[in-house]
Amino acid sequence: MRERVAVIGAGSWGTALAIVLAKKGYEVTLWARRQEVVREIETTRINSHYLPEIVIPESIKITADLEETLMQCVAVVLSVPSHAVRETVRRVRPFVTKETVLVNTAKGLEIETLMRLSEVLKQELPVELHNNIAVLSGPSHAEEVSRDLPTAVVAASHRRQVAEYVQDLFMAPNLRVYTNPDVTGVELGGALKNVIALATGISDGLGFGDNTRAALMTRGLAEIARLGTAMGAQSLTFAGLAGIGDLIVTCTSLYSRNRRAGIQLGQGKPLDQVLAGMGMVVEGVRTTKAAYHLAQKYGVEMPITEQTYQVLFEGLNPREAVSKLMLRTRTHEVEEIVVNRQDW
Ligand SMILES: NC(=O)C1=CN([C@@H]2O[C@H](COP(=O)(O)OP(=O)(O)OC[C@H]3O[C@@H](n4cnc5c(N)ncnc54)[C@H](OP(=O)(O)O)[C@@H]3O)[C@@H](O)[C@H]2O)C=CC1
Ligand SMILES: O=C(CO)COP(=O)(O)O
Repeated sequence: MRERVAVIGAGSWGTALAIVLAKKGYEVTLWARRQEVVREIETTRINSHYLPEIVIPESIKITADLEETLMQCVAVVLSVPSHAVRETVRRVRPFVTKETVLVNTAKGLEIETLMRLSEVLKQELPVELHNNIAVLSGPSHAEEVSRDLPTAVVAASHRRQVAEYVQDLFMAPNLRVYTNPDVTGVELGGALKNVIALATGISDGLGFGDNTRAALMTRGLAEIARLGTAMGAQSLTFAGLAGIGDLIVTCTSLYSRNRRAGIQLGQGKPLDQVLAGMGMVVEGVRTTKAAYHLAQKYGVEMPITEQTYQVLFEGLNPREAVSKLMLRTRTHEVEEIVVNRQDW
């Protein structure tokens, strides 16, 4: 008998991951919250709003009934936006067993609590399920994964067995999955890169160049790692797929919702209009707020995040924000190198 996997969230990412799993032979049920999405996919096999170019295999069952989706499944893949993770886990909880593996694929932070999403899962799930929680992250646009273009991602869990289970679950000829025990680093890399994608988008929208984008990405990674290590992550994780890998794809791809939103902001469009026109989740906006407060909580300097926050929520002119970054007090590139060189 084929193993059943539930994918919760029929947006771009949930749909793409359901396709990956169905092609691997799992019995996949995809949960959509709206009946009209169910009807469309059932009749046309297309998810026209979120992934219009892709034909969804007949073998994927689509439903808006959560109990039916979760019945006897070995794994639950959560692909709803970060702000919906807590309420979704609450709804999922009654239908999972203590053997079920739960994989969060959303990239963000809970804005009200500043929690990482695996922490939200832990808070909402009984303790016997805590070791079954995993995170999937890395540079992986749904539009490319669903077209079977070679992609590498990372599965993180505190328990090696669970990380390897998730590795095997998703590993496919064109989807290579690595494991990492550093859940904190993998989650923070995936969440915080969206802030930098907004910043680089803004820079592109202002008409600045490749030099500016490269500077923002590099210094952006430095501040991600600074906050990440203060929060207990391993710095090397930020040199991996969930760090620099995802940062590269998000800050350079036109598939990136965060980058596209940033471009429009840089061109002078107000945030509410940008978000209304996007029609898909732009995680970086909420994450900027959370990261701004986390930087204060941990006493960490995050100048790009701070300026992005000012542009998004305090009405700062984007050009002025860039100027403020350029005119900051001079500093060393890597403080740790200088500290260890008393002769210098
Ligand atoms: N797209 C991508 O390439 C990737 C996305 N991710 C991450 O995956 C997560 C989902 O992103 P993505 O699929 O792109 O988002 P989309 O905007 O494409 O889709 C969002 C989906 O979530 C549903 N949804 C929205 N609000 C709620 C809610 N309150 N409760 C339940 N369902 C809800 C939407 O349903 P409805 O249509 O009814 O509004 C829709 O099905 C994000 O955190 C994103 O960062 C990670 C890797 C790649
Ligand atoms: O995280 C993602 C791809 O790895 C998707 O987010 P963006 O669409 O902003 O790039």
